[in-house]
Amino acid sequence: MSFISVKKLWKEYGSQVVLENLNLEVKEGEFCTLVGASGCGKSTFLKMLLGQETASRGELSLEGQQFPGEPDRNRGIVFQRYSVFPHLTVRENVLLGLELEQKPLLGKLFGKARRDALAQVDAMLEGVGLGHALNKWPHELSGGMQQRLAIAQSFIMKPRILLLDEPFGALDPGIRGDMHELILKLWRDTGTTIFMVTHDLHEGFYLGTRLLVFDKIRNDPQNPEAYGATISYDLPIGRTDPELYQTIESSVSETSRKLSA
Ligand SMILES: Nc1ncnc2c1ncn2[C@@H]1O[C@H](COP(=O)(O)OP(=O)(O)OP(=O)(O)O)[C@@H](O)[C@H]1O
Repeated sequence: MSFISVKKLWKEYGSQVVLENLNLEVKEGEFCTLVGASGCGKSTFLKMLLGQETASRGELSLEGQQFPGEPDRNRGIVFQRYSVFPHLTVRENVLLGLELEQKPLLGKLFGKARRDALAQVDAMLEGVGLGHALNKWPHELSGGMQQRLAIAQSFIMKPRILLLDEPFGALDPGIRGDMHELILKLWRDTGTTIFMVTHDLHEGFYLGTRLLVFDKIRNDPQNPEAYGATISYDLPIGRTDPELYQTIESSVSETSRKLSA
């Protein structure tokens, strides 16, 4: 049985078809990268995996059961920006998830429980390269450090599924390289199943074990909202050739032009 199974999945907002007929089987521990034109529904798909959006039609199941309809600790998400709480220190940001999990009402741990949680938090922050910044505020961190913090905040909860929505999109190319190594290390160490949206095809090929291209294959110029995007390519990484790469880039650019026209 697949870990995640997507069958004939559709998402519509009113008369706008955003996603049409998605079919996908994902094994636990895969690293799926998602590319596609802006506005073609990649974030919407992540939101459905998170439990923030429901499908209009079709099935989305986790180990054979319907996907939980509410976000839970099994699923974490990191956005391009603003994933961390600005009014909490680095350490408090990562501690909060553990506190809310163990003490949902109070949101505070005391005594040994707090010391144990802090030891986990500090080890996680050390692991993502923020061991020197435990008591800093998010606004005192660079963009790359804020994303390290957001990643630590997600991984401390040991999610089975991690959703990354262009997490490195706002970072300088030099810093992106470091972030790639960090995410690959955490993925290998934990076996988390990752879905990551990126606009950078090279990044998609470099990080993923599988590349999913979201594209609008059907188009009605008179009624652009009539058709949605679907998964036009599902590629195991390592088996692609430059011609295919070029075809994907051209097709995604063509859809981008149509969506922004
Ligand atoms: N809550 C909503 N209500 C109505 N329409 C929505 C809603 N959320 C998304 N949409 C529409 O769905 C379409 C897909 O949006 P989505 O953000 O999923 O695209 P995307 O591929 O992630 O784009 P980008 O790469 O720019 O982030 C857009 O046309 C958007 O306006």
